Amino acid sequence: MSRKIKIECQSVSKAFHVPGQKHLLHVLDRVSLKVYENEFLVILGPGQSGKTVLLNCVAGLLEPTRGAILINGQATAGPGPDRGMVFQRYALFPWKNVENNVAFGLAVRGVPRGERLDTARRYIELVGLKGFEKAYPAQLSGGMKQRAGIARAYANNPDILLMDEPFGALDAQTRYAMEQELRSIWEKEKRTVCFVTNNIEEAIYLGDRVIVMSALPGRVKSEYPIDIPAPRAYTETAFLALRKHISADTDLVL
Ligand SMILES: Nc1ncnc2c1ncn2[C@@H]1O[C@H](COP(=O)(O)OP(=O)(O)OP(=O)(O)O)[C@@H](O)[C@H]1O
Repeated sequence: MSRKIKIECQSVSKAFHVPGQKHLLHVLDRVSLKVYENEFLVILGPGQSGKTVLLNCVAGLLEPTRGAILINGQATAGPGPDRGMVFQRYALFPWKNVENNVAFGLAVRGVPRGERLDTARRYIELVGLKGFEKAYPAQLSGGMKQRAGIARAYANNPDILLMDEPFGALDAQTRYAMEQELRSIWEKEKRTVCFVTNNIEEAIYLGDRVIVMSALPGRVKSEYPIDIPAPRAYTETAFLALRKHISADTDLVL
């Protein structure tokens, strides 16, 4: 059975004018990739390889200079409720409690209060924040804020989740716990995920497939299907072998 393509980047290039500079800054160079329905795709690359720019193009927040992005076979025209985002910085409203943050997108779309709070509470439970519905972001740890961010993205019921280094600001221990948590949330409620990181272990732990980007201008350098069965352990032989192989192939400084 052929798999449905949810996202397709067709030779996407992006260049920016930089104030005070004569030449354009070429950030993405003919990036072509496909993401299949309910696939967990990880985009791995060094700092400033255009990963965020690529994700923002897929989100419809930026327009490619050349090339096209198709969502469900249709050209994108700006952001849409079919795509939810989770950012590295938590982007929660500090004056709203957890359930109102999670329910925010539903409120904007006019979903009645009772219904949106039911949905919010269901996802708050899914991400392990039950009991913290009334807490404010300042009362939460980094990991908890990111759980709330994931619940908020899920609550809008997008087909596609775009995640931009969501665990990059967390300490190593919390980061590992959140990777496990995210993989288990995704196993329970599958979505098409495009997850950006510069961390090789995180990429191998989470991905069904990993796309490796080159340093600026960002190009697709190679791709790896990850067929190590989940749950994966950082220390198992297949994991370590793949890590060694991918690190030899990336511009990441390890
Ligand atoms: N709006 C913009 N105008 C000009 N340059 C930009 C703009 N947005 C991004 N850039 C440049 O594009 C390059 C790639 O940035 P991007 O944030 O996509 O990298 P990244 O791979 O996500 O990096 P990191 O892993 O460090 O977050 C950077 O050099 C950045 O300065």
